[in-house]
Amino acid sequence: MYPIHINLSGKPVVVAGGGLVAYRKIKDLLEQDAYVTVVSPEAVEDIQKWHSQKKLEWAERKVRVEDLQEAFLIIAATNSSEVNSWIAAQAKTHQLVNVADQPHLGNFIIPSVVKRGKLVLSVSTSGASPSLSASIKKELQQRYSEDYESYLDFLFECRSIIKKEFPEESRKSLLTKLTDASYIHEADKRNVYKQALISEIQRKYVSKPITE
Ligand SMILES: C[C@@]1(CC(=O)O)c2cc3[nH]c(cc4nc(cc5[nH]c(cc(n2)[C@H]1CCC(=O)O)[C@@](C)(CC(=O)O)[C@@H]5CCC(=O)O)C(CC(=O)O)=C4CCC(=O)O)c(CCC(=O)O)c3CC(=O)O
Ligand SMILES: NC(=O)C1=CN([C@@H]2O[C@H](COP(=O)(O)OP(=O)(O)OC[C@H]3O[C@@H](n4cnc5c(N)ncnc54)[C@H](O)[C@@H]3O)[C@@H](O)[C@H]2O)C=CC1
Repeated sequence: MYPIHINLSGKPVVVAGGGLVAYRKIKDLLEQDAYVTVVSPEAVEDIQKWHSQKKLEWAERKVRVEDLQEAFLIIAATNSSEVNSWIAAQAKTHQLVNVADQPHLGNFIIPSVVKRGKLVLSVSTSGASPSLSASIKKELQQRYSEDYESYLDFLFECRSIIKKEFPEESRKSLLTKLTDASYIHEADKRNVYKQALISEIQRKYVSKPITE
């Protein structure tokens, strides 16, 4: 399995099935701003609510081949293993397909995820034990506090400045220093650093000869 983090914003995603497994996957898909269509004769309350709030489309019937054609990504999460394997067989080779009960029929599986803003930690056991993935996720939730969200924003901001303003040879050491543990929990230290960075850049421009 080759792990990638994929941008699903605005992408058409089709979920066959409207039970709890579908619900769990849809919740994360909506957070990613995917354009979700659920095809299922029945759907749990939250899916119905999202439908009435126009957060997703719901075709209230059994899945058909034409539902799958335009999908960028397909999730087969019905409670029929025949229907799920039929969906996998209909999908074109360039489509991403996840099969909830027979992962080997699809071409990707969904990991357990911890998010702290821009920090995304995903865990997979390659399908061997989803329960272990969930329990490792709990360990990671404890290990990586909420502080990481603002810390990552700080890193992003500093890195953008450093990439733009500093020569390549000094970049790596500047960027590595920022991963020092003290910056994670000390917002004051981050502000001091940012100010120093800005001053350094201002100095650079001020000392430039006017003719340049
Ligand atoms: C292969 C994979 C395919 C995929 O879904 O992509 C898959 C397959 C299957 N799961 C099954 C069961 C359970 N799945 C969970 C939970 C999660 N399952 C998720 C992913 C994956 N599940 C992919 C591999 C992930 C990896 O590599 O580790 C998580 C991480 C993400 C998510 O679903 O969003 C989410 C954790 C949520 C969290 O982060 O907390 C629980 C626990 C619970 O519900 O609390 C149980 C019951 C306990 C158990 O069986 O272990 C069954 C048997 C069904 C049956 O018996 O009928 C199959 C089919 C089979 O056996 O292959
Ligand atoms: N990958 C995972 O994380 C897990 C997967 N599973 C598997 O996922 C599947 C779904 O589980 P649940 O959501 O709990 O089942 P569920 O019984 O709650 O929901 C199944 C849904 O499929 C719909 N459905 C049935 N036939 C259909 C068809 N022809 N076309 C479209 N929709 C159809 C039903 O209307 C229902 O909404 C099961 O096969 C289960 O073994 C179970 C646990 C975890």
